Amino acid sequence: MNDRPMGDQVLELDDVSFRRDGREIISGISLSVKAREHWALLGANGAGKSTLMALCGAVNHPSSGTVSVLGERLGRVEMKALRRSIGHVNPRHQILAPLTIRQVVLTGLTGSNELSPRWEPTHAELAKADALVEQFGLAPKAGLRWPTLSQGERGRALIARALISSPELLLLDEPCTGLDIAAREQLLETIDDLAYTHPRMASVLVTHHLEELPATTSHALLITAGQAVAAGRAAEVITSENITAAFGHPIDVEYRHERWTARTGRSSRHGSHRRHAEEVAVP
Ligand SMILES: Nc1ncnc2c1ncn2[C@@H]1O[C@H](COP(=O)(O)OP(=O)(O)OP(=O)(O)O)[C@@H](O)[C@H]1O
Repeated sequence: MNDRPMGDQVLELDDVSFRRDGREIISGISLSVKAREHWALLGANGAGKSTLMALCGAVNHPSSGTVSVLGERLGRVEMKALRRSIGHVNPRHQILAPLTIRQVVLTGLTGSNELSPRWEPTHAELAKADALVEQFGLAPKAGLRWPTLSQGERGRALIARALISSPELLLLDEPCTGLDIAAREQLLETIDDLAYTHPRMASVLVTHHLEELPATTSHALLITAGQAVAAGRAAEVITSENITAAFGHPIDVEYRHERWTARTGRSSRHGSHRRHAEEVAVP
């Protein structure tokens, strides 16, 4: 949207709070995301991750504090126009019409969930949609219609849709939900590849599961009950101590081969579940 110099802020939240129905859902969160950074937003169910993403995606205004997206301050800019410059992959995105994958990708240009009969894509836009369909391994299925697609194919199609407007900011809200382990790994590889195919783009990815963090994750913000627990470089933030605090439960975090895993200790009250299962199995 703006012709800003390299290294500039893509997203800046300053002491942001968000209230609904007399309740503070987000409290005093600050966040600064620069071009080329890939942030993870981690927190338990109900911590406020989607609410925070709605602020980052220019869907909602903060109740207090300031949010600037791509150099534009929310409250001083037309939100709909700003949203077209942000790639927002939202699990609640609904596609009701039986569009083909190629058509779904094209709806990213109009920011809608249907193709407008009055809108005709240019040759360049059609070529870009086809290139994205190819990049996301969907070319053999480009003509298939949305209701027939698997969860993994839909996930990849929605990321391609978000990228067609060449956004400087990509927001991914739980992109791995509902995927089997192979589909999850393929999607994470696709997300990792974006660091090479879209090198300037910044991203924020929401998940509850450390196993769903792409290897290219560079930074993390941990939240609990709408407040920041820790923020900064992923290697320093995604630790057993911080994750335990964010989720309110003892969790061991391991980092190997550029990926994170989490394990939680079980209560010794019932002894080993495996031993119990073996005892039950022996006649
Ligand atoms: N418009 C709203 N009005 C009232 N309460 C809301 C509204 N939106 C969200 N909430 C509440 O704010 C809290 C945070 O919701 P949010 O969806 O942001 O959490 P989350 O971290 O994304 O959760 P999950 O991981 O379960 O998706 C929840 O308790 C939710 O019920």
